[in-house]
Amino acid sequence: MYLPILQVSAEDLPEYAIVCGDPRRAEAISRRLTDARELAFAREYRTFVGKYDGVQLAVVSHGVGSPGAAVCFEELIRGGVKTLIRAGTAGSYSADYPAGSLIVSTAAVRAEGLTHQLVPAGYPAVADSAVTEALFASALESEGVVKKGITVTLDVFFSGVVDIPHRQYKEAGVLAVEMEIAALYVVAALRGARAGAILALDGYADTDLAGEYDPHTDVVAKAIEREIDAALKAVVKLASN
Ligand SMILES: O=P(O)(O)O[C@H]1O[C@H](CO)[C@@H](O)[C@H]1O
Ligand SMILES: O=c1cc[nH]c(=O)[nH]1
Repeated sequence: MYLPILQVSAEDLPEYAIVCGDPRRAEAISRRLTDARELAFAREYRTFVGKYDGVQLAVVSHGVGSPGAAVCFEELIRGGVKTLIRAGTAGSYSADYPAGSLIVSTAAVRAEGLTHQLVPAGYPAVADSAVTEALFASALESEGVVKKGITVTLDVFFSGVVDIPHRQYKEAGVLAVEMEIAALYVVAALRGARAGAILALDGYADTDLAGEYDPHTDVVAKAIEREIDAALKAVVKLASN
């Protein structure tokens, strides 16, 4: 089967995939693989395959935002991928979790539009528990702050004149904000795949804490390395169970 938007053949896809927004991060992850091969770079979707610790996996970028990312998730699952792990970045809601911390997302608030065209209101966007546990255990092996909990998926990055209810999410215990996890969890649930996500915090989304947004710091780069490590180790843990 040919996947027309990713522009890859299903026959080339393994059962595991690490997905991320940035095509350059996909390339960085692929450098950690043995026998790495780039299958395609179509639109924002850059697809690599290779092995980590003997386990075959794909690494695929999905771009920014849930609609485009959902296209990627749908095609990967149609192509035979059964476990998807997002290794992304997010803004923090809490001074306890500054830039450089890692968050494992157990569930996502569906504050985006895509999933509302797929499932009714009230349908939960939840991570697979085995994937979450593997990610959390792997992340704890690294040095630095790691927390698991609820995240929120928005469509908007730069706000306009409408208030984004960051304060309400924060008071409700949401840890961080990003732009694709709800789509990942809902698409995976609908199509019979399992999914989880780990996030490197790159600053504060909380309006009281936020300073100038600069995701290109050493602290963030180190956290992204830690999350890549955790995602790769989680794949190995899941494949050995
Ligand atoms: O770093 P990635 O994986 O792209 O994730 C986050 O970064 C982007 C916004 O800058 C959005 O895609 C958001 O979800
Ligand atoms: O969506 C995102 C991603 C990173 N940082 C944020 O504040 N928001």
